Amino acid sequence: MSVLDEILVGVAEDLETRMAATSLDDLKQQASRQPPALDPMPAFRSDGVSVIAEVKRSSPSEGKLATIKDPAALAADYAAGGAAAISVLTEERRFGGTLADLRAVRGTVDVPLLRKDFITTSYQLWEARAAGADMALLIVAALEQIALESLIERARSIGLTPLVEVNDEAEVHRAVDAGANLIGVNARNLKTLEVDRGTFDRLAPLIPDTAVKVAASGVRGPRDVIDYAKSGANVVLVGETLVRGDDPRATVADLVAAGAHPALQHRW
Ligand SMILES: O=P(O)(O)OC[C@@H](O)[C@@H](O)c1c[nH]c2ccccc12
Repeated sequence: MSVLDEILVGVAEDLETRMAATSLDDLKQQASRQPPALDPMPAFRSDGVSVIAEVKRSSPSEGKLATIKDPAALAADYAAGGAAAISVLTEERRFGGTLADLRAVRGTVDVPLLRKDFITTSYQLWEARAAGADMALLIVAALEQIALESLIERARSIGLTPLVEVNDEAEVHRAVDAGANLIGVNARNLKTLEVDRGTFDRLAPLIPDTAVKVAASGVRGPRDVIDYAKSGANVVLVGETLVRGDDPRATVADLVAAGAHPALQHRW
Protein backbone atom coordinates (compact mmCIF):
# COMPACT_ATOMS: atom_id res chain seq x y z
CA MET A 1 0.00 0.00 0.00
CA SER A 2 1.33 3.47 -0.83
CA VAL A 3 1.66 6.10 1.90
CA LEU A 4 -1.29 7.91 0.35
CA ASP A 5 -3.44 4.77 0.55
CA GLU A 6 -2.48 4.24 4.19
CA ILE A 7 -3.38 7.83 5.01
CA LEU A 8 -6.72 7.45 3.22
CA VAL A 9 -7.61 4.39 5.31
CA GLY A 10 -7.05 6.31 8.55
CA VAL A 11 -8.91 9.36 7.25
CA ALA A 12 -11.92 7.19 6.34
CA GLU A 13 -11.99 5.67 9.84
CA ASP A 14 -11.83 9.06 11.55
CA LEU A 15 -14.49 10.38 9.19
CA GLU A 16 -16.85 7.57 10.20
CA THR A 17 -16.49 8.56 13.84
CA ARG A 18 -17.29 12.19 13.11
CA MET A 19 -20.22 11.25 10.87
CA ALA A 20 -21.70 9.22 13.70
CA ALA A 21 -21.44 12.24 15.99
CA THR A 22 -22.66 15.05 13.71
CA SER A 23 -25.35 14.79 11.06
CA LEU A 24 -24.99 16.40 7.66
CA ASP A 25 -27.99 18.58 8.51
CA ASP A 26 -26.24 19.86 11.62
CA LEU A 27 -23.16 20.69 9.56
CA LYS A 28 -25.26 22.54 7.01
CA GLN A 29 -26.82 24.55 9.82
CA GLN A 30 -23.39 25.41 11.20
CA ALA A 31 -22.24 26.39 7.73
CA SER A 32 -25.26 28.66 7.29
CA ARG A 33 -24.21 30.57 10.42
CA GLN A 34 -20.76 31.32 8.97
CA PRO A 35 -20.18 34.57 7.12
CA PRO A 36 -19.96 34.00 3.33
CA ALA A 37 -16.72 32.37 2.17
CA LEU A 38 -13.93 34.69 1.05
CA ASP A 39 -12.71 34.54 -2.55
CA PRO A 40 -8.93 34.06 -2.64
CA MET A 41 -8.63 34.35 -6.42
CA PRO A 42 -8.25 38.15 -6.80
CA ALA A 43 -5.21 38.16 -4.48
CA PHE A 44 -3.80 35.06 -6.19
CA ARG A 45 -4.15 36.72 -9.59
CA SER A 46 -2.48 39.94 -8.51
CA ASP A 47 1.05 40.84 -9.58
CA GLY A 48 3.89 38.99 -7.90
CA VAL A 49 3.70 35.71 -6.04
CA SER A 50 1.29 35.24 -3.14
CA VAL A 51 2.14 33.10 -0.15
CA ILE A 52 -0.16 30.53 1.42
CA ALA A 53 1.29 29.85 4.88
CA GLU A 54 0.50 26.49 6.45
CA VAL A 55 -0.21 25.44 10.02
CA LYS A 56 1.44 22.02 10.13
CA ARG A 57 2.52 20.08 13.24
CA SER A 58 3.83 16.86 11.72
CA SER A 59 4.26 15.14 8.41
CA PRO A 60 4.57 11.52 7.34
CA SER A 61 8.04 12.18 5.93
CA GLU A 62 9.53 14.17 8.84
CA GLY A 63 7.46 13.17 11.87
CA LYS A 64 7.00 15.96 14.38
CA LEU A 65 7.88 19.41 13.01
CA ALA A 66 6.67 21.76 15.74
CA THR A 67 4.47 21.77 18.84
CA ILE A 68 2.13 24.66 17.84
CA LYS A 69 0.16 25.03 21.07
CA ASP A 70 -1.76 28.01 19.69
CA PRO A 71 -2.53 27.65 15.97
CA ALA A 72 -4.53 30.89 15.99
CA ALA A 73 -1.53 32.86 17.26
CA LEU A 74 0.68 31.29 14.59
CA ALA A 75 -1.90 32.15 11.93
CA ALA A 76 -2.08 35.73 13.20
CA ASP A 77 1.71 35.94 12.73
CA TYR A 78 1.37 34.57 9.20
CA ALA A 79 -1.29 37.16 8.37
CA ALA A 80 0.78 39.96 9.90
CA GLY A 81 3.73 38.81 7.75
CA GLY A 82 1.60 39.26 4.64
CA ALA A 83 0.29 35.76 3.85
CA ALA A 84 -2.46 36.00 1.21
CA ALA A 85 -4.12 32.89 2.63
CA ILE A 86 -3.57 30.33 5.37
CA SER A 87 -3.66 26.56 5.06
CA VAL A 88 -4.65 24.52 8.10
CA LEU A 89 -3.91 20.80 8.12
CA THR A 90 -6.88 19.01 9.69
CA GLU A 91 -5.71 15.42 9.16
CA GLU A 92 -5.08 13.98 12.61
CA ARG A 93 -3.03 10.81 12.42
CA ARG A 94 -0.08 11.84 10.26
CA PHE A 95 -0.21 15.63 10.34
CA GLY A 96 -1.42 16.23 13.91
CA GLY A 97 -4.17 18.65 12.85
CA THR A 98 -7.86 18.96 13.73
CA LEU A 99 -10.95 20.83 12.61
CA ALA A 100 -10.71 22.63 15.96
CA ASP A 101 -7.45 24.18 14.69
CA LEU A 102 -9.31 25.46 11.64
CA ARG A 103 -12.09 26.94 13.78
CA ALA A 104 -9.57 28.60 16.07
CA VAL A 105 -7.71 30.12 13.13
CA ARG A 106 -11.01 31.31 11.61
CA GLY A 107 -11.80 33.08 14.85
CA THR A 108 -8.59 35.07 14.61
CA VAL A 109 -7.65 35.95 11.04
CA ASP A 110 -9.64 37.35 8.14
CA VAL A 111 -7.56 36.09 5.22
CA PRO A 112 -8.93 33.18 3.17
CA LEU A 113 -8.44 29.75 4.80
CA LEU A 114 -7.73 26.42 3.16
CA ARG A 115 -8.82 23.14 4.73
CA LYS A 116 -5.85 20.89 3.98
CA ASP A 117 -6.98 17.28 4.29
CA PHE A 118 -7.71 14.16 2.29
CA ILE A 119 -11.21 14.97 1.10
CA THR A 120 -13.17 12.24 -0.65
CA THR A 121 -16.76 13.07 0.36
CA SER A 122 -19.06 16.09 0.26
CA TYR A 123 -19.51 15.67 4.05
CA GLN A 124 -15.90 16.82 4.47
CA LEU A 125 -16.58 19.87 2.30
CA TRP A 126 -19.48 20.80 4.58
CA GLU A 127 -17.24 20.26 7.59
CA ALA A 128 -14.74 22.65 6.03
CA ARG A 129 -17.34 25.37 5.45
CA ALA A 130 -18.91 24.81 8.87
CA ALA A 131 -15.49 25.40 10.44
CA GLY A 132 -15.06 28.60 8.44
CA ALA A 133 -12.86 27.47 5.56
CA ASP A 134 -12.95 29.34 2.24
CA MET A 135 -11.02 26.77 0.21
CA ALA A 136 -10.74 22.98 0.22
CA LEU A 137 -7.96 20.78 -1.07
CA LEU A 138 -8.84 18.06 -3.56
CA ILE A 139 -6.00 15.66 -4.32
CA VAL A 140 -6.33 14.15 -7.78
CA ALA A 141 -4.31 11.06 -6.82
CA ALA A 142 -6.86 10.27 -4.11
CA LEU A 143 -9.96 10.53 -6.32
CA GLU A 144 -11.60 8.83 -9.26
CA GLN A 145 -12.34 11.28 -12.06
CA ILE A 146 -16.09 11.25 -11.43
CA ALA A 147 -15.57 11.97 -7.74
CA LEU A 148 -13.11 14.76 -8.55
CA GLU A 149 -15.60 16.41 -10.89
CA SER A 150 -18.48 16.16 -8.47
CA LEU A 151 -16.43 17.40 -5.50
CA ILE A 152 -15.22 20.42 -7.49
CA GLU A 153 -18.80 21.23 -8.34
CA ARG A 154 -20.03 20.61 -4.81
CA ALA A 155 -17.27 22.71 -3.28
CA ARG A 156 -18.21 25.65 -5.49
CA SER A 157 -21.90 25.26 -4.73
CA ILE A 158 -21.07 25.53 -1.02
CA GLY A 159 -18.98 28.64 -1.70
CA LEU A 160 -15.61 26.94 -1.31
CA THR A 161 -12.83 27.49 -3.85
CA PRO A 162 -11.33 24.08 -4.68
CA LEU A 163 -7.53 23.84 -4.82
CA VAL A 164 -6.86 20.82 -7.00
CA GLU A 165 -3.53 19.13 -6.36
CA VAL A 166 -1.48 17.28 -8.97
CA ASN A 167 1.89 15.55 -9.09
CA ASP A 168 2.30 14.29 -12.66
CA GLU A 169 1.27 14.99 -16.26
CA ALA A 170 -1.78 12.72 -16.29
CA GLU A 171 -3.07 14.36 -13.11
CA VAL A 172 -2.73 17.84 -14.65
CA HIS A 173 -4.88 16.72 -17.56
CA ARG A 174 -7.44 15.25 -15.17
CA ALA A 175 -7.54 18.48 -13.13
CA VAL A 176 -7.97 20.64 -16.24
CA ASP A 177 -10.64 18.32 -17.69
CA ALA A 178 -12.51 18.49 -14.40
CA GLY A 179 -12.63 22.29 -14.67
CA ALA A 180 -10.11 23.20 -11.98
CA ASN A 181 -9.00 26.84 -12.08
CA LEU A 182 -6.76 26.77 -9.00
CA ILE A 183 -4.19 24.04 -9.50
CA GLY A 184 -1.49 23.10 -7.03
CA VAL A 185 1.59 21.23 -8.14
CA ASN A 186 2.87 19.33 -5.14
CA ALA A 187 6.62 18.76 -5.40
CA ARG A 188 6.15 15.89 -2.95
CA ASN A 189 4.81 12.67 -4.37
CA LEU A 190 2.27 11.48 -1.78
CA LYS A 191 2.78 7.84 -2.75
CA THR A 192 6.55 7.85 -2.11
CA LEU A 193 7.01 11.12 -0.13
CA GLU A 194 9.91 12.10 -2.36
CA VAL A 195 10.31 15.83 -3.06
CA ASP A 196 11.32 16.94 -6.55
CA ARG A 197 11.23 20.73 -7.02
CA GLY A 198 11.57 20.16 -10.77
CA THR A 199 8.00 18.82 -10.83
CA PHE A 200 6.58 22.35 -11.02
CA ASP A 201 8.85 23.30 -13.97
CA ARG A 202 7.74 20.20 -15.81
CA LEU A 203 4.01 20.52 -15.16
CA ALA A 204 3.40 24.30 -15.17
CA PRO A 205 3.49 24.58 -19.00
CA LEU A 206 0.64 22.06 -19.18
CA ILE A 207 -1.63 24.24 -17.04
CA PRO A 208 -3.67 26.81 -19.02
CA ASP A 209 -2.99 30.47 -18.26
CA THR A 210 -6.59 30.94 -17.20
CA ALA A 211 -5.83 28.86 -14.10
CA VAL A 212 -3.91 30.04 -11.05
CA LYS A 213 -0.77 27.97 -10.50
CA VAL A 214 0.28 27.06 -6.97
CA ALA A 215 3.71 25.59 -6.21
CA ALA A 216 3.45 23.47 -3.06
CA SER A 217 6.13 21.89 -0.86
CA GLY A 218 9.85 22.22 -0.53
CA VAL A 219 10.13 26.03 -0.25
CA ARG A 220 13.16 26.62 2.02
CA GLY A 221 13.52 30.36 1.55
CA PRO A 222 13.24 33.39 -0.76
CA ARG A 223 15.43 31.79 -3.45
CA ASP A 224 12.89 28.99 -3.98
CA VAL A 225 10.05 31.55 -4.20
CA ILE A 226 11.92 33.38 -6.95
CA ASP A 227 12.70 30.14 -8.79
CA TYR A 228 9.08 29.00 -8.63
CA ALA A 229 7.97 32.46 -9.78
CA LYS A 230 10.28 32.34 -12.78
CA SER A 231 8.75 28.99 -13.69
CA GLY A 232 5.29 30.58 -13.66
CA ALA A 233 3.97 30.14 -10.13
CA ASN A 234 1.35 32.65 -9.00
CA VAL A 235 1.27 31.29 -5.46
CA VAL A 236 3.62 29.29 -3.23
CA LEU A 237 2.37 27.11 -0.38
CA VAL A 238 4.82 26.81 2.52
CA GLY A 239 4.64 24.76 5.71
CA GLU A 240 7.75 23.23 7.23
CA THR A 241 10.05 26.23 6.75
CA LEU A 242 7.58 28.44 8.63
CA VAL A 243 6.76 26.15 11.55
CA ARG A 244 10.43 25.26 12.10
CA GLY A 245 11.74 28.84 12.07
CA ASP A 246 11.60 30.91 15.23
CA ASP A 247 10.06 34.04 13.74
CA PRO A 248 7.20 32.96 11.47
CA ARG A 249 6.03 36.50 10.87
CA ALA A 250 9.45 37.62 9.61
CA THR A 251 9.91 34.42 7.60
CA VAL A 252 6.58 34.93 5.82
CA ALA A 253 7.48 38.59 5.23
CA ASP A 254 10.79 37.56 3.61
CA LEU A 255 9.01 35.13 1.28
CA VAL A 256 6.33 37.71 0.42
CA ALA A 257 9.06 40.28 -0.32
CA ALA A 258 10.82 37.80 -2.62
CA GLY A 259 7.53 37.18 -4.42
CA ALA A 260 6.92 40.91 -4.83
CA HIS A 261 10.25 41.49 -6.57
CA PRO A 262 9.82 43.98 -9.47
CA ALA A 263 11.36 41.56 -11.96
CA LEU A 264 8.44 39.22 -11.27
CA GLN A 265 5.65 41.73 -11.95
CA HIS A 266 3.18 41.91 -14.82
CA ARG A 267 3.15 38.28 -15.70
CA TRP A 268 -0.59 38.20 -16.46
O1 LIG B 1 6.01 21.67 4.49
P1 LIG B 1 6.25 22.02 3.05
O2 LIG B 1 7.30 21.20 2.39
O3 LIG B 1 6.45 23.50 2.88
O4 LIG B 1 4.89 21.66 2.26
C1 LIG B 1 3.67 22.34 2.52
C2 LIG B 1 2.53 21.66 1.73
O5 LIG B 1 2.82 21.76 0.37
C3 LIG B 1 2.35 20.21 2.14
O6 LIG B 1 2.01 20.20 3.48
C4 LIG B 1 1.30 19.49 1.32
C5 LIG B 1 1.06 19.63 0.00
N1 LIG B 1 0.04 18.83 -0.39
C6 LIG B 1 -0.39 18.14 0.67
C7 LIG B 1 -1.45 17.22 0.77
C8 LIG B 1 -1.73 16.70 1.99
C9 LIG B 1 -0.97 17.05 3.10
C10 LIG B 1 0.07 17.97 3.01
C11 LIG B 1 0.36 18.53 1.79
